[in-house]
Amino acid sequence: MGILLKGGKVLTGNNEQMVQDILIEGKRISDLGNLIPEEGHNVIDVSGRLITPGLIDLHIHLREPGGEHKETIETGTRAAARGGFTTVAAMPNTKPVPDNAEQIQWVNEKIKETASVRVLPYASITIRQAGKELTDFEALKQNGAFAFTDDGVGVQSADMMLQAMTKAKQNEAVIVAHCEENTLIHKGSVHKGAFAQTHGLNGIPSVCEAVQIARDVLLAEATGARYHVCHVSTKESVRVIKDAKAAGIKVTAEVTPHHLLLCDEDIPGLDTNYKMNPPLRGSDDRKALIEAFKSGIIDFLATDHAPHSKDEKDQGMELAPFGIVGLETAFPLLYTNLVQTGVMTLQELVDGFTRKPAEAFELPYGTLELGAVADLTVIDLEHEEKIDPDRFASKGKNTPFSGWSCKGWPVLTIVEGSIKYEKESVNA
Ligand SMILES: NC(=O)N[C@@H](CC(=O)O)C(=O)O
Ligand SMILES: [Zn+2]
Ligand SMILES: [Zn+2]
Repeated sequence: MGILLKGGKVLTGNNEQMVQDILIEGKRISDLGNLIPEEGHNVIDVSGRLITPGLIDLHIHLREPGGEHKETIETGTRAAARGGFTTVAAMPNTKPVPDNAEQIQWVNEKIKETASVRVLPYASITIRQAGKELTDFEALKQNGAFAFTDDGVGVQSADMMLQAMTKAKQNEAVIVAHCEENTLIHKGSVHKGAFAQTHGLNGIPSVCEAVQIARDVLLAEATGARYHVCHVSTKESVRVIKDAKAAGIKVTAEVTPHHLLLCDEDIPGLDTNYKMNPPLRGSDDRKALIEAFKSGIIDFLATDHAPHSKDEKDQGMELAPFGIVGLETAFPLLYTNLVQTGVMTLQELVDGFTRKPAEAFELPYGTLELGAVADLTVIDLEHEEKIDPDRFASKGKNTPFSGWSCKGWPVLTIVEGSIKYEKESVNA
């Protein structure tokens, strides 16, 4: 018996929609069309809804091991499924850090036991993410490391990054970089801009990010390594990436929903749910990020889902940890605030969470072709609902978007042919 999704709309690639039934048998899409016989299948009426390839988020924090009070692989992947995500990549800033074969095996075991969507685990670039000594890329890759990153901190030494890229090139691995020059953080908790000034807070200047991207694209050019930039937040970073791409350097980049939707002037007061790294920048940065995403300078979208407990976030702007959750709100927020307002097309949004990340990392997902892995997301573009952190599957309730009214809610998430999330109303 297969699953027959009946009457849903799919995007054609040029932002047009067409009605198409989809049959899933086993782990694959086995038929597409309008005349698929229903008999013998579990028929799900999804008429009026949008069917997309399963959403992909290559930048999330699951906190396990060591941060289980913030999130676990179990709760974080349930949040992912609720947000329509079928593949996520988990950052290695856990305790301990997956910096050796044994530790990455442990993570993969835990994923097998408790994850409700596909999880690709990152390994760290350096031992304990301390920036001093490279990990064994070969052993980590053999044991299932998806790519290499020290996300949470920048790799400070240019020579360490040069060595990392050299090894990455040898092992056909991607270096994924959180770009932050420590000597330029200036003890900041927010962007060095209007908000910091008004509230007398230390600011993190834009160059803190951009100078490290500039260094890294030159190192990527010198080594021929595949290099990816995390959570781009400034117009200067966009310019550096644009120039690097024009020079033929193998660089890709991601942007988060919050950096596309908010700037520092939108922070209502000393609310730590607006504190994340990199910080919300200026309104001209936000505009540059939207343009860069639409033109392909920034390749895809990623949430940087970074759950923290209420106690941790309640310590005030300067002491609270950086980070906000994103998995359960990303699609509806972007659909409502950027697609419905005409800033980007539905196709651009969907591609940004499907085809684009899959292509950048050569993943066999992100498409609805015949024979493709049956990762699918069904989205209700009509129903409007307010964001309510109390209803999140994530343990993290730290979002600045609480109470925002959105359309575009995922109602059904299918991973490799099995249903991982179904909103009660989907068949109603
Ligand atoms: N983005 C954040 O503000 N925080 C992340 C770390 C990171 O992504 O750099 C976290 O782990 O909490
Ligand atoms: Zn980061
Ligand atoms: Zn992160």
